[in-house]
Amino acid sequence: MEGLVPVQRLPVRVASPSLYRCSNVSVSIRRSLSGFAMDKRIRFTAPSSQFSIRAQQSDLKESLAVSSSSIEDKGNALRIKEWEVEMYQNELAVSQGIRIRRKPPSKAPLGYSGPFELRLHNNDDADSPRNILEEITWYKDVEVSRMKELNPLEELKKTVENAPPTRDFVGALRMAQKRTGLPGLIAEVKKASPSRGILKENFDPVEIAQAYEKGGAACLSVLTDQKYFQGGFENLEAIRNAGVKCPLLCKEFVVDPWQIYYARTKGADAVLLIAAVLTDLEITYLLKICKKLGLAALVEVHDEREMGRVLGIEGIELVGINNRSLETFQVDISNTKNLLEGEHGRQICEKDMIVVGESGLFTPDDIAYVQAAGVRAVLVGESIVKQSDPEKGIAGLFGRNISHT
Ligand SMILES: O=P(O)(O)OC[C@@H](O)[C@@H](O)c1c[nH]c2ccccc12
Repeated sequence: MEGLVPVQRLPVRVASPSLYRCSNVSVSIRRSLSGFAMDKRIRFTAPSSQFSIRAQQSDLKESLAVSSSSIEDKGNALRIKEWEVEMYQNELAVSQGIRIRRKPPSKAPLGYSGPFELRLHNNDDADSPRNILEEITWYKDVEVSRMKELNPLEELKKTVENAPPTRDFVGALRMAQKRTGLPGLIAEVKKASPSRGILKENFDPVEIAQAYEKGGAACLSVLTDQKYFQGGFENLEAIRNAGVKCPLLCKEFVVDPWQIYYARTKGADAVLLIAAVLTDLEITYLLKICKKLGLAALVEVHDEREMGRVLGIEGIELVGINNRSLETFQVDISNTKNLLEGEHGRQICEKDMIVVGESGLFTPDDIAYVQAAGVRAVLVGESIVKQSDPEKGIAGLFGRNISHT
């Protein structure tokens, strides 16, 4: 099997034989090697295994001995292609009304001439994120690249094969609604957020999760983002290992399929997909992966356009309407009502989708308001996590005890 090598991430150790892992049978060289400059591409023959290539020092040297100028030409041609693909993907996202850019815009490779030439002069605001969601998204891209190196996809796939089955997230919401006559509660284990700062100082995720379960939550949402929400995958894992029975939503900013596998290995039963960040095609693809792994997907929208897009995608069971803009932090619970009025609301009923009202819900009146608008579940963090007794916080939120006992 042959591999042509993209140039970013994998470190090359020259001193000893190294094992390279990658999905397309490709390996990259980052540092200079035996006098060859950075960014040289190598082509070499790999053994039969599909995802790992054992490359000896001698293989590398041999490969690099191949005429370097032709390699360089090919390398640049490939870089130009890769860059163009990125630009096309950006265009596609923009055509779907997606404002979030997935990465800081990169400059065209040297010597580029092609359809995006004119665009390049238009790039002044280039390298700082325009809002918090964009900032988080850019950071995720870097973070995920790093995490992938520590936990290669192939290993995750093996772990997933032996993982216990997932729990029925959607079923739990439906049941809770039947049982209480109120929207099923997804209670969020949330220490902090960029908009509200620290919500709970002495934060014990397992204790909070157990209190939520006792209080009658149907499902739990666990923030796993560390940098902006002070969450972590270790919280998800700890809650699952502590014997909590509620299905768990991994609350993460998903930009890469790898994250879905990772979430599954850490005990998630569902993941969040944010329509403001992902194109229709990406959502479709990620949904397929979720299905394959037995995970539910909560697809989150914030405006009419995103709702329209999501309604056009097959196989979505759970739609979240976020009352908070992740771009401006503004919260307005009438957003839920507005998005459920008219044609969109009709289609949602027709498809028997479950709508989750998300964010900014504090009182029984708020719950009644979004329920009247048509939601069958709610996602609540701040108002219950802040209480000294989150179990009682749930009763306060709904205006009555909704626990099983
Ligand atoms: O704490 P609140 O206002 O009850 O909100 C909970 C939840 O809706 C919010 O945390 C949330 C909704 N969608 C998100 C996406 C990413 C991070 C966080 C969120």
